[in-house]
Amino acid sequence: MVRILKLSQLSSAERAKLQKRAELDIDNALKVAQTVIETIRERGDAGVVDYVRRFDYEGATVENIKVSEAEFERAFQLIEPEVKTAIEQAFRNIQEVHRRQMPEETLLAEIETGVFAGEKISPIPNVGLYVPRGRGAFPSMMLMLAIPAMVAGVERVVVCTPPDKQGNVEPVSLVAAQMAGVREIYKLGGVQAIAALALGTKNIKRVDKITGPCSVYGAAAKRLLFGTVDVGLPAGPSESIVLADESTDARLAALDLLIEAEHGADSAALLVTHCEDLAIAASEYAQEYLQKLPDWRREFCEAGLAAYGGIILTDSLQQSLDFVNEYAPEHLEVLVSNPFAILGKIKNAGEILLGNHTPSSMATYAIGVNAVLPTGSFARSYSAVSVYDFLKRSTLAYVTPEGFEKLKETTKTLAEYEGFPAHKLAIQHREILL
Ligand SMILES: NC(=O)c1ccc[n+]([C@@H]2O[C@H](COP(=O)([O-])OP(=O)(O)OC[C@H]3O[C@@H](n4cnc5c(N)ncnc54)[C@H](O)[C@@H]3O)[C@@H](O)[C@H]2O)c1
Ligand SMILES: N[C@H](CO)Cc1c[nH]c[nH+]1
Ligand SMILES: [Zn+2]
Repeated sequence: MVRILKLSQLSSAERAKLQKRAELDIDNALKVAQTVIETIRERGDAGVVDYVRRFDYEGATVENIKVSEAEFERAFQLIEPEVKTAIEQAFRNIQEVHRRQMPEETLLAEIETGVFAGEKISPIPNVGLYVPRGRGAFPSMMLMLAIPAMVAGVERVVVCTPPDKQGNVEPVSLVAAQMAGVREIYKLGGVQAIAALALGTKNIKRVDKITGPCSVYGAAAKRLLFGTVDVGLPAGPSESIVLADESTDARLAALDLLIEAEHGADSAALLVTHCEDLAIAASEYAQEYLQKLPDWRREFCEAGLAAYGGIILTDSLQQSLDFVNEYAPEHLEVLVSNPFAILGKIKNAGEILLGNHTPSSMATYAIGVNAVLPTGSFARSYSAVSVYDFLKRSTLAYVTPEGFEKLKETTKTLAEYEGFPAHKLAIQHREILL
């Protein structure tokens, strides 16, 4: 049985533990990350290679950690035709969604007569993408990161992704990268990937921003290197809430509870409902569906559901919604009778998936919405990866002689008040010079 927790009977410590999930159990990883970062800072490429050997691939060398042309070509021979077709459809939809997101390059509006203000959008020049590969292959994440970066017009897109024990990068991820136009890929995972991208080495030029989901080791490295590089959104262990009412099919609720649970023992997968019959039935179905999973995935589900997840029984739909908004899940599935009717009440969620035909696995692979999402309650303030992660905005202004007349007194007054005489002088002298 998947555990059922009655929300009103939880102590504040139990509630806080649920809220905290695994994301913040980072202390040990911080110690490891500190050592790896310092070594890479001092020893550059040699330090990077040492850690690849230690954590991922014993045969790593300075020469073979970059994916070669031959490896790119071989990936196309290895991919199964139906996987290639699936990747192509995913690619099309992700590209379409992100193309529609692209803002106009310049925005300039007349604020008052002769005073034009707005912004100019430009891509970030150098971006590093982290595509994980510890507990699964993630070509979908390659697409979700590389496509918006390319649509945004980033000049240099670099990818780091861990090699397997034989030193190979997962081939479908390589095909996905090529489709998106990414050619600079390093076989690096965890801390060594983030440190190499943030600090730069002789062979790996540093980037301006790193983004992509990762395990606790990558997250620890990002935390330590914040300030050296832009580390993007916090995208850690997967988490989800399935929101259900008395109309929900308990089998769908149980199936969807297991989607994000199978990522790892650190996943936080919750079913939230005020309907006790549904909670009991879903718990029984979940037990049945768990038996269909391979041992290692079932064990991940069982561990995560016992530590960070399970079924939360509330007193009402409103209490369920309050819990959702407080928790701010990465993925939210709304399986209630009229999902559109409560959409306005959902305040905090990385992704909101409405109705029975929109499971989070479909959003991860095929719909086109971005599946790199904020975790650890950061959906309160961060958003899914989008073209905006790869763009920045410069404010833009143009003032005509008429506009200058309208603003000069205000500017001089405020410069005087703040005690900045050179600011004022630039206005006063223009009155004479122009
Ligand atoms: N939020 C999102 O959008 C999103 C999307 C996809 C995946 N995820 C999550 O991202 C995470 C991916 O993690 P993962 O493990 O699959 O892949 P990963 O690539 O982040 O981790 C593997 C790397 O961790 C390093 N590592 C492993 N053990 C280590 C140790 N003892 N010391 C130091 N380094 C070590 C290795 O270098 C290895 O390359 C999962 O938690 C998954 O749920 C989140
Ligand atoms: N659900 C993950 C984000 O939490 C993304 C993913 C990729 N592949 C499988 N799942
Ligand atoms: Zn997933």
